[in-house]
Amino acid sequence: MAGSAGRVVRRWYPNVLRRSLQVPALQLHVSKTAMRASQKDFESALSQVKLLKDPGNEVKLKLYALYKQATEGPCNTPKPGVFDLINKAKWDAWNALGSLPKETARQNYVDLVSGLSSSSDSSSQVKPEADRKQPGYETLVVTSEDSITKIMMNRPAKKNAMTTQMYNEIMLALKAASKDDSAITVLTGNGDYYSSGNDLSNFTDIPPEGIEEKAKSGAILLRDFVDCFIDFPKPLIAVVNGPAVGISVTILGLFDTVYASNRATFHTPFSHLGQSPEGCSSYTFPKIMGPAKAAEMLIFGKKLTAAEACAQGLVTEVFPDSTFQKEVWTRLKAYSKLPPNAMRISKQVIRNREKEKLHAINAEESRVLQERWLSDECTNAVMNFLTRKAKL
Ligand SMILES: CCCCCC/C=C/C(=O)SCCNC(=O)CCNC(=O)[C@H](O)C(C)(C)COP(=O)(O)OP(=O)(O)OC[C@H]1O[C@@H](n2cnc3c(N)ncnc32)[C@H](O)[C@@H]1OP(=O)(O)O
Repeated sequence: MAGSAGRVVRRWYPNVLRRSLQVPALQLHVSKTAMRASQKDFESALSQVKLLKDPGNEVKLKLYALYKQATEGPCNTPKPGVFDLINKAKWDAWNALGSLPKETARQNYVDLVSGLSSSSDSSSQVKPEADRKQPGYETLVVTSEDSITKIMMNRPAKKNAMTTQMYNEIMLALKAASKDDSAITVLTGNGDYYSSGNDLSNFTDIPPEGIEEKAKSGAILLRDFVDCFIDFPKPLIAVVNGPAVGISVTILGLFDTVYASNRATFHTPFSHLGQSPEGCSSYTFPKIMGPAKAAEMLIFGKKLTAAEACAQGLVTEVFPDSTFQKEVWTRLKAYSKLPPNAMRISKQVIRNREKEKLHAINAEESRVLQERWLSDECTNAVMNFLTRKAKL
């Protein structure tokens, strides 16, 4: 996520606008007429402008007009037609400069860019990730940039196992992301795992009221957690950077897009753990991959490779691990420039008719699991893991 001039420019000028405005700062050569008195300042302003945050269309038009005047002189091209809105706005801005001398236009361009630079707090530097990190999370790193809110599970030493605190923080982060100005939201993991699923030590923290109470509060937490995914209003993307286990796999059926590294695997060993499916997977998995393939995963705990998960429709696309981050984030940055309201509404159209059903399924899965957690099968499996007698 380190900054580069090219990336900032992409933020500055959405592609469509950039193409149609032919923004001066992006033109690859500087006309010879501009290369006299203030050539150095002008060239440096042309470079500097690429590093600024988007100053808005009005300022971009001013910059365009001054650039044209500085490099070509007064506007003498035919006026574009009334329906050619963007070219007409550009023409009007340039034409409004009348017979302003080239040198003055060049100087005005330099002054305008210098004013923009000093008023922009991030000026030419993209803040390092540590500075952009949203405060208040202990198990996550949450950042917002390029209209993307990234929620990264951050317990790499524990394979991003999900503690009660992490469930609560993910819910908070999703609620905040649903209201922030980002266009899309991403869930990913830090380190070599995406997530090893529920932290099995969640089961050891028994309250004075007893194990039944623990199972009851666990079921409420599970239900609330999955509800947040069902109701999330913006495009939600999983960037599966490594192996995924348990609940981190089942909720993928509630995401809009799932990108996976070819190192990722997908494993739901519920029977091994004396447990049963959650995350609405009892409904979404048979729907996505057909009942037979879903049964192999959810009943028999078959682990899928990323390629298999993609072939079965759970994963959208698989990337080589060596280029995974680069390819995925380039793609996501492009998607995040699409009109956010249109994306939200499209998601609603696709998902809304299923919402009621998904909530009912979530409630039922949570109720069944509450009972499972009290079973000997589950207790023994968890104890075996925690006493290091068993791994997946
Ligand atoms: C509100 C409650 C909702 C519950 C919903 C129901 C959810 C269900 C599920 O998610 S079921 C799936 C549960 N997950 C597992 O069973 C995975 C258990 N972990 C493993 O089998 C292995 O750790 C592994 C295969 C993921 C990785 O193996 P390996 O590469 O050999 O690493 P380590 O085992 O040494 O792990 C490193 C470190 O992390 C700890 N850890 C890993 N996963 C979990 C986990 N799920 N829960 C607790 N702790 C975990 C592991 O113990 C090691 O810790 P240590 O270094 O020993 O302190």
